[in-house]
Amino acid sequence: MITFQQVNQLYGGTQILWNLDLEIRKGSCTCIMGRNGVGKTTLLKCLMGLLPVAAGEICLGDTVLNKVSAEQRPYLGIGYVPQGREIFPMLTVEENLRLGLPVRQDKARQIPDKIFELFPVLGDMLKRRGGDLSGGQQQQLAIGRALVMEPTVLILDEPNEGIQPNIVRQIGDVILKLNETEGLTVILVEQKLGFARRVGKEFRLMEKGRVVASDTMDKLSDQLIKQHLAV
Ligand SMILES: Nc1ncnc2c1ncn2[C@@H]1O[C@H](COP(=O)(O)OP(=O)(O)OP(=O)(O)O)[C@@H](O)[C@H]1O
Repeated sequence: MITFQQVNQLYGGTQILWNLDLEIRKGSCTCIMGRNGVGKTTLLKCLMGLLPVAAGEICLGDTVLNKVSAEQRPYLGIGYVPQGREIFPMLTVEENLRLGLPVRQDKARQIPDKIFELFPVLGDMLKRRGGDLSGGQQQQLAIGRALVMEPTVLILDEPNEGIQPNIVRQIGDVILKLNETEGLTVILVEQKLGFARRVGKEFRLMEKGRVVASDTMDKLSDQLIKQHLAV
C-alpha cells in the first residue's frame, strides 16, 4: 500500500537515505526500528513531504506522492504525529483538535465523540491550553488531532519518548484498537522493544539509511536485535 522505491535523501551534502526500499502493507501495524541516527525520522518526513527526496519514488496505492505537496498529503488520508508532538501550546485542547476538521471528507463541524472515548482526558481538558498539559497528555492530544482527520494511515514518530508508563500503556491500547478493530494502517517509529513487540505486527529494521531486515514481529530474533538495535 505504501512503497518506497530506491529513495535517496540528502541534507545539504550529507546523504541520509540510500536507495531505500520499503513496503508497508495496508491494515498492518509496522514498526520502523534502528539505532539513533539511521534515518527513521527522515524517512517519515519524506513520506509526509516535509523533506524533498533527491531520487526515487514514494507511493500510496497508485498515487505517486512525490508529486503531491506536503499540504495535500493529509487529504489523501495520511495522519502524522511528529516526534516532539508539535501541538500548539497557546491554543486550547479543543482548538488544537478542531484543526483536523477541515481535512475530513465529510467536513464535519464537530469533533467526533470517538476522540474523547479513546482519550477521555482530552474531553476533561477541552478548554485548557495545550501548553498547560503534561507531556503524556500532549501526546494524546497530538494523536487525537491526527485522528480527527479520519486518516486511513496513522504515522507516529516515537510517541512514547519521555512519557510515563501508564500513558504509554494507554497509547498502546489505542493503537491496538484502531489497528485491530478498525483496520487502520499504522506506521510507528519506536525505540522501545517491549512496546514495539506489543503493538507491532511487522518490523522494518534500518541501518545507515537503508532497510536491512523486514518481517513479521514474531520473527524479530535476538540475533537481529543484537545486530541492529543493541548499543
Ligand atoms: N536538519 C538536518 N540537517 C542535517 N542533518 C540532519 C538534519 N536532521 C537530521 N540530520 C541527520 O540525519 C541523520 C538521520 O537523522 P534521523 O533523525 O532521521 O534519524 P533517526 O533514525 O530518526 O534517529 P533518532 O532515533 O535519533 O531520532 C542523523 O545523522 C542526523 O544527524
